[in-house]
Amino acid sequence: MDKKNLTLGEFIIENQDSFQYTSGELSRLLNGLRLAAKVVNHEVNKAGLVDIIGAAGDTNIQGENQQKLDVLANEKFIQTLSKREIVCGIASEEEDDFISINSFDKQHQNKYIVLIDPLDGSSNIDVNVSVGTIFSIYRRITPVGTPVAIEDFLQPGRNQVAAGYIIYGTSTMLVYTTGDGVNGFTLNPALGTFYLSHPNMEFPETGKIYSVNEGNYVHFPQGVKDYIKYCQEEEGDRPYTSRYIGSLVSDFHRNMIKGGIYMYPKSSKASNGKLRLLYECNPMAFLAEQAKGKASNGHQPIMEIEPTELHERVPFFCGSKKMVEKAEEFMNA
Ligand SMILES: O=P(O)(O)OC[C@H]1O[C@](O)(COP(=O)(O)O)[C@@H](O)[C@@H]1O
Repeated sequence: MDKKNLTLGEFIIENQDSFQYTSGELSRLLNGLRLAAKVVNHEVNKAGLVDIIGAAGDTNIQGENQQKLDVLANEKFIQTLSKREIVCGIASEEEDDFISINSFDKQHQNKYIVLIDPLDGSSNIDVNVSVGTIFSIYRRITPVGTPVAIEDFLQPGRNQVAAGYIIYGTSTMLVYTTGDGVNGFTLNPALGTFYLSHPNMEFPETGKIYSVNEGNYVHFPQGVKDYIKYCQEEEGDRPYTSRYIGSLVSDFHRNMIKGGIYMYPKSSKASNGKLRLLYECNPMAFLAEQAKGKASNGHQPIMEIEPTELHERVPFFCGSKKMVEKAEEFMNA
């Protein structure tokens, strides 16, 4: 069968053996995410017609104004994953603390941890620019039969068993890895089915796009300023093109297809940058490395950082391998 016609469900079954644990478990997890993605996609698409645009009126633990769609997406993913009899804990950008989920037999038999950014790029929701959902999956490290604990969530990115994102853009796609390459599936809205459209996605080794909020330029470390200047110089294949959507998922997706680097550095305004290690940087780093790209905080690989808090932030440099290495050179000069 031509791989291109494979549905996500068929692809999961066909590739179950590449998953290091009991294969059916991953299928049920990914099917849960697939289902929630379709529900959220439906809401995002009609956002302008119903009262789910704008602020929800609350702030999350990061002090950010929660958008109505942030809250809705958060509810839909938590509801759907909680019912799958496989997830023992969920942590979300929109929840102060982690959520413990017991198995139906009340014996804490579930084995998987899901960390999620239900709606990434929320500043773009009201202006109809593409947004996304980011997920990171781990196997618990505390014993089955006991309630889930914080240490199950504070695992280094290297321990991820799966990660991915859903992009709600000109088309809706689900892109994920289980440590065996990266594959992208496009939703056929008429059928409500995801089909394999982008098999074996890989970052070009280098590229000509840099993505950073240059509005923060004066606050950036000298190394970042020097790298941005390097990108703008008239020399060789430079200057590069500046492209910044303000949605990590969308900037990452474009750079993975065309070649490029995304940066959210630390600054004098934000000593650790803005992006959250556990449910933004780690999953994108797992995808980047599986797609032959690179992800670091400017000094060490993101997935080697030992987390200490649920919502901790880290500086983030991610994309085509040679471009991230060049940025690191400037950062460590
Ligand atoms: O507006 P800024 O400071 O450039 O931040 C934009 C970045 O923040 C994010 O929106 C993450 O924050 P949210 O998850 O709260 O949307 C990224 O998607 C995006 O790249």
